[in-house]
Amino acid sequence: MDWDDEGPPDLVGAGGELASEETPVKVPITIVTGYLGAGKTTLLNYILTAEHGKKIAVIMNEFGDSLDIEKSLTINKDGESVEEWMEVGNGCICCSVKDTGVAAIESLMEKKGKFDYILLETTGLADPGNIAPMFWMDDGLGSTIYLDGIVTLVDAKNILRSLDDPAGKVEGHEETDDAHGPVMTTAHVQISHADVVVINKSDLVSELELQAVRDRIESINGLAKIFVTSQSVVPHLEGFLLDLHAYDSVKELDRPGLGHSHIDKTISTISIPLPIMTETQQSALDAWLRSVLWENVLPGHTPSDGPAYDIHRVKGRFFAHDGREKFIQGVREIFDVFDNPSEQPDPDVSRVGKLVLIGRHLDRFDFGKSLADAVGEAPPT
Ligand SMILES: Nc1nc2c(ncn2[C@@H]2O[C@H](COP(=O)(O)OP(=O)(O)OP(=O)(O)O)[C@@H](O)[C@H]2O)c(=O)[nH]1
Repeated sequence: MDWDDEGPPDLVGAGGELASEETPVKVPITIVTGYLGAGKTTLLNYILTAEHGKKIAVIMNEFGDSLDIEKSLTINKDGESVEEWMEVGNGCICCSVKDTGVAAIESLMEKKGKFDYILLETTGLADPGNIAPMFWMDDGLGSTIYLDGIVTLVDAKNILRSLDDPAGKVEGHEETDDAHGPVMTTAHVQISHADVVVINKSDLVSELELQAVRDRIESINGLAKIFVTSQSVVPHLEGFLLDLHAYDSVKELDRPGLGHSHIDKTISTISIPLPIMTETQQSALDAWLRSVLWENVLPGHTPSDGPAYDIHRVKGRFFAHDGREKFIQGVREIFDVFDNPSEQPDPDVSRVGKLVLIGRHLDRFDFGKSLADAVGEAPPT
């Protein structure tokens, strides 16, 4: 990615703002990803025919992976569908320059009127970590779209094989140096970046097999919500595909046992406690995150010849000394630290600070000690 020397921009406000004359309502987008044949098309077709009263634009791959220059876009409102084609330049929306995908969607909305929601299906081999930052944009850039979340479909029958298959190795990533460890497959990156994982084709496996799939997915990504379906039929759309609020809420941090499973040897989820912090400590946390995410340097750790870590997703919450609740969100090198955007903080939420990292080789480094050394103890109250 083309960041300047200072690293990627610190982003403000991941979306969901209230409407006002100054801040127009932004349109949420969900990225729908999943390995070949997992059931993405079945899911999106289900949405196109469901009654939901929303004007939803579904952007689907119609030409397969190599000829993916145009995208079919179907706008559905109350069971009525209109099909359009959108040009996304030379290549697929997933790898075209950052602004092209957003610009294509914005110009369509100018022609067709604003959508209530956008669903974007990626190709089966896409790495959602490359696509998400395209839609997770700084308010200052004036984007009219915001990323609501990433949904990954997996095929219950084949996912374990896909995760262990060296042929599915992600290409073009330095960190996929498999001399140093088990292979990182496309199936891994699609699960590690997901906010929701739908285990589809449950009709093809036994209860025992299904549990093994669930355990493996939880081990890779302890934050994602997991749903089990057959024929991609989800019981309701909100929380599954729509209105995920994955980047403006952190409820999943309170899940019991988060970050304790190590079944998958490639990608894991780790959880680190965060103290109540003064302004100085918050600056230290910010510097630590910049070092870890932008420079791939873990403070206090001497680089060795061993494998480097690679962080895909960051989510956290902490409380400032003055009582404010702060959220941390990140995808790959991009991160944001911001005040809890809801006016009424959830009274059920424990007031315990926590940082969760999902990524590769995290178990080989002491992230907890590095962060504790950088930030220090909670100040006296
Ligand atoms: N047995 C079974 N088959 C399913 C289920 N869901 C989808 N299928 C079938 O699986 C095949 C692949 O489904 P698609 O929806 O095309 O999957 P996809 O993820 O869009 O596949 P690609 O476009 O190749 O990436 C189709 O023949 C579907 O009818 C399910 O829950 N159970």
